[in-house]
Amino acid sequence: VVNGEEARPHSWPWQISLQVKHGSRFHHTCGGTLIAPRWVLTAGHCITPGDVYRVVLGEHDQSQQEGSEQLRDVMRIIVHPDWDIDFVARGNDLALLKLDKSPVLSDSVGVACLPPPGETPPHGTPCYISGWGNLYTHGPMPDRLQQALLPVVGHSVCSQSDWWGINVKNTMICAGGGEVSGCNGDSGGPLSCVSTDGRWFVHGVTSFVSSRVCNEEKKPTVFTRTSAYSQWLSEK
Ligand SMILES: CC(C)c1ccc(NC(=O)[C@@H]2CCCN2C(=O)[C@H](CCCC[NH3+])NC(=O)C(F)(F)F)cc1
Repeated sequence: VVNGEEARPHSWPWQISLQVKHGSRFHHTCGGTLIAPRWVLTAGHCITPGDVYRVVLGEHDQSQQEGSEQLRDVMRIIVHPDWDIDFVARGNDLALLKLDKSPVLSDSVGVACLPPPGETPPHGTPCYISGWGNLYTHGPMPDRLQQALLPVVGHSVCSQSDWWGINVKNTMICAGGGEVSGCNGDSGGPLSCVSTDGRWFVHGVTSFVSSRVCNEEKKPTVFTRTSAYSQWLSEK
């Protein structure tokens, strides 16, 4: 997250760290969201066939053992059938991970609410991105979870030619567009938006930013819109 702030520990209890095994060690590669006791939602582009993954829940500082962490193995990976790594603009950048067993749910580990099918937050809705992604383009990854307020940018603005143009589809949500953005390593994480009744819903899964600079002007962070996939998500 570029130009964000450290999150209050465990204030996003559905945020997970997806870790990939390289050699004998695991390291953070993407974010994700706990959407059911045994199911994590992440981005399709986070998955490399053949790699071994694990999920860390209740994490805040990746350099410390804080006592709230729970590790789970991934027993099944379902990448959206219409995700194509060579055609990011097509969307469908989603993957579901089935955990070997449910984590213990607590104040630090909880299941996110998903919005009703088709519900798109209007332009200006205050949402938060969270993640352990780079603090700036080609910068370091933080140890501690970061967050940033990213207001929703409506599709009519985001699809303007000097913004994302035709690369942004209706199955996506844009948010931000100024000096605050997601960055590499935030992929797959949640875009959490508060509703008028004070409940938090995960409306987006972090998908892409500008390949020139993470927080490029008029290139908001683009999220896969979860409410466009209610059917696919409910089949699990
Ligand atoms: C829609 C299409 C024109 C398009 C737009 C932007 C990109 N961005 C990028 O490729 C930049 C550079 C590093 C990784 N990256 C990204 O945006 C990667 C997803 C890459 C998926 C494709 N390999 N996502 C992230 O870094 C993010 F923002 F989710 F944390 C790629 C394609």
